[in-house]
Amino acid sequence: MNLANDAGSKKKELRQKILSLRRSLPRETIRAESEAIAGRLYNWPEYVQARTVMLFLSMPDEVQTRPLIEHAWQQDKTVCVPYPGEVYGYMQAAVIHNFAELSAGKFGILVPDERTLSFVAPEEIDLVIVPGVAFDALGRRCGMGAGYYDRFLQKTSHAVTAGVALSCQMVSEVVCAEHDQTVDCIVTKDQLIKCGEGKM
Ligand SMILES: Nc1nc2c(c(=O)[nH]1)N(C=O)[C@@H](CNc1ccc(C(=O)N[C@@H](CCC(=O)O)C(=O)O)cc1)CN2
Ligand SMILES: Nc1ncnc2c1ncn2[C@@H]1O[C@H](COP(=O)(O)OP(=O)(O)OP(=O)(O)O)[C@@H](O)[C@H]1O
Repeated sequence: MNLANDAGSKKKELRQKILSLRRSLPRETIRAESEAIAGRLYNWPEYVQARTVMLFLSMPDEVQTRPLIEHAWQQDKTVCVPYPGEVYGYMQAAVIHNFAELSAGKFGILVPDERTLSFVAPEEIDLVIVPGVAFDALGRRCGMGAGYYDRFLQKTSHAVTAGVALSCQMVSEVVCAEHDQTVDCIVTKDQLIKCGEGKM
């Protein structure tokens, strides 16, 4: 078995384990942890200075991003979110202005209305808040398994990348393949972890 496939099967196992933990969390735990994570981000210079921020539209068992998105709009930041393309595993960053322009898309995740789509070039993004299933302290990430962020983050040439994680999503080791993109830091309810030689 080659390295990539081995990492793939380890990731799959980890994904299933953490997804089932995450899905069994009480909504109140997710809300409280998300609020603490947001509080940390609001005071973080990389966030304060960022003009264009990529966020994601959270699923019910992920770090909740709605208050973050509202905060970023209030600070006059340009907010963009994933817009999955026709080809599985590829996405673009689409600007959003309000929640009314969103509707349920693939996987039940909200997406911007295709009639009002406008994209931001990946190179223009200052900060990417990255979802994930599991992270380790070195910034290695296990996602939903389609490679959307691995592919996208190769193109965000100057952005700082910050994973956001509920406590149950921090693990001792995420075994990675060659193509996996690490994040520069991870924000949990308890701390902002700087991960190795990133852009910060
Ligand atoms: N909120 C949010 N948006 C995001 C991501 C994310 O992790 N969170 N993504 C991050 O890459 C991309 C979407 N990635 C996804 C890839 C696969 C599945 C998926 O296969 N879902 C299955 C159940 C998976 C399982 O149980 O293992 C399904 O809904 O049927 C969902 C999202 C872009 N947008
Ligand atoms: N940059 C890339 N180039 C080519 N193939 C890739 C790239 N990134 C990921 N893939 C492929 O996509 C599939 C899913 O990758 P992986 O398990 O790392 O996804 P993930 O990081 O968990 O998912 P996501 O980013 O969607 O949350 C794998 O088969 C992998 O080989």
